[in-house]
Amino acid sequence: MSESGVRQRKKSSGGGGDGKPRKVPQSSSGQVSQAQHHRMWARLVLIVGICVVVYFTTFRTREKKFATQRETLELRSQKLDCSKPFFEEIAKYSGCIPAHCGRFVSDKIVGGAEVDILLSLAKQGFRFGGSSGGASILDLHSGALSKESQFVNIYKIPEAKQIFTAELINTYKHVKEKIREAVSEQFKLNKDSLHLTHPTFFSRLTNETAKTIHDEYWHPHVDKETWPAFHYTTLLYLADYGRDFNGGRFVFIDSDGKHNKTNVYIEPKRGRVSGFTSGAENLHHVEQVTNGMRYAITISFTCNSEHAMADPQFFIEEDEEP
Ligand SMILES: O=C(O)CCC(=O)C(=O)O
Ligand SMILES: [Fe+2]
Repeated sequence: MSESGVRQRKKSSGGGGDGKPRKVPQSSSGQVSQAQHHRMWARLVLIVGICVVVYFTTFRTREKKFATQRETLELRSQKLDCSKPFFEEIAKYSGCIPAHCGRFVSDKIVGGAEVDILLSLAKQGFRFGGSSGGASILDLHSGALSKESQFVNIYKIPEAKQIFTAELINTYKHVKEKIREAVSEQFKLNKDSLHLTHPTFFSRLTNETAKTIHDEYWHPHVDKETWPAFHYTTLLYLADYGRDFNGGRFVFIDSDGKHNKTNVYIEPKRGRVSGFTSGAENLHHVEQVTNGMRYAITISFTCNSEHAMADPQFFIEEDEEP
């Protein structure tokens, strides 16, 4: 073996020519730690990805529009299974048991002129009061009107008398009757078994900071749990989403299994009527209004004649001829 061959072998054995251990070159060491880094990051990304997929397939909220502002709907309806407690309770009222639970929307029940009259009443009525928080109500049956953080009786305000014209009274009665017919038709009820009940009221919602619990209109709830006499809830909208106000969409929260949810939206529109069975099958809330004023009327019905409510008396007692 030549001398140069011995030298070459020595070099390739890893030791220095002087017998000391060979230093690993800098560049080689950098490549190894970079590769480890890449592997570590790839694993991390994979784990996070799996967690995200598991989360979103387990806890999923879908969004569905039931009625948009742009549409003018003759009728849109959705059938649902009644919640057990609702069905067990309503089963006692023959003629008032729905063929199915569910919800509907129609833009053809109430006319534009009727909406104008009712909206004008709401605006004039709220001038005599109005909550200092975001939700004001005016109940024509009891006379309750929000005023700052309390309620006053509008029928005890003599100047308010002028807003209750015969035209208004007739319109209110007529509209309420048309809505009662629509509910009977939709749920296949005997109309006479369906009674107007308390509370039935005008509402005005704004983005004012809530001052009392009555101002917190955005909490999810079941109407039958809030007002046990309710069996059918209807809403007549007097203002346009996206024009008179923003936010403030009505949202049904449908549960599909334990974790999946679907938010089903109704965009308020002047003259739009929505109606639904008042049990837990129709859990809902109203989004917070971000600007403007959202006017609506909640018109509620019961099958229990003990909770039936007569038409408003307005100022009739004082108006009656001797
Ligand atoms: O104003 C609405 O759209 C619904 C209000 C509501 O949920 C209620 O009054 O129970
Ligand atoms: Fe409600």
